[in-house]
Amino acid sequence: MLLHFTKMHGLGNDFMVVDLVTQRARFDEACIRQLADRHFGIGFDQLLVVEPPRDPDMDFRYRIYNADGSEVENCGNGARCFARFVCDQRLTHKREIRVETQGGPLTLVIEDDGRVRVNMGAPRFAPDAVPFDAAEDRPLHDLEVDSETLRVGVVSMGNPHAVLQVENVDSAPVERLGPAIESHPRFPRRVNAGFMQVVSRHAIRLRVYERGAGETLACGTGACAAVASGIRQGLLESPVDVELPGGSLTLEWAGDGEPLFMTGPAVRVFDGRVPLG
Ligand SMILES: N[C@H](CCC[C@H](N)C(=O)O)C(=O)O
Repeated sequence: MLLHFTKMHGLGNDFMVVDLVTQRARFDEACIRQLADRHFGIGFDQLLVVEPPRDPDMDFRYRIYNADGSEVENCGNGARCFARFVCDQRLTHKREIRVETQGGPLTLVIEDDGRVRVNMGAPRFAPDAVPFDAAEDRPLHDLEVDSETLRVGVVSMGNPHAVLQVENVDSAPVERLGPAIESHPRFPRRVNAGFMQVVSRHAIRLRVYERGAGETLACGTGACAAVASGIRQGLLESPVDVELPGGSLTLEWAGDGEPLFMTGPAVRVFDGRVPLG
């Protein structure tokens, strides 16, 4: 069968988006890895799958798979592209869309300027919620990596994040520390590793070595985790502009227990068809 898909990106974090509302297909880990390959496949950081909701109060279900085939709980840049996709495909006429993800419900609003504002839910810091092996919740945890002791903020945005503050993201040892943090044994489901440079109380620069995808040009949930950790440490104040290698996001958070809002672009690159099965 030929599967129709759309290639999209959010600040260069790129996606294959598939409508399984009007099509039928099944993806196993090996198939996703092959499709994700940038030489032998289509090439993407994540696969986004649009399905009918299971909860009648929701408009859609949205499943997210990393390039390594692992299914994950949340994807911030993907959520914006999801909203653009279901609108452009006429799968909904709504401008405010409620969607189920493995990490919990999201509300997406398509704004008049075409950007998408996402209620990402409340950041969670309790180690069990991440999950992270620690006795208690702290703004910073010591993490032993390659005989170094790193001080990291640990946050769940539905998916797990470790945030390390660095002097300058351009010289940060992302290639060395990214994989070591991602697979650290204290993160039983692995973790996304963020490298945050504080520019001012309302601006940071950020690079993210993503779980299951490697370093990407942008990571929406990583931006949320970095801002939440920075505000919690007293380094930042809402709103915060986050400069990533692929572009910038604006994030707002009123503090513990409150939802975090992310606003940014979503771009369609091309439509395609791929033989499957
Ligand atoms: N690699 C992430 C999923 C994609 C997140 C990212 N692309 C975003 O925009 O939030 C994880 O394994 O949790």
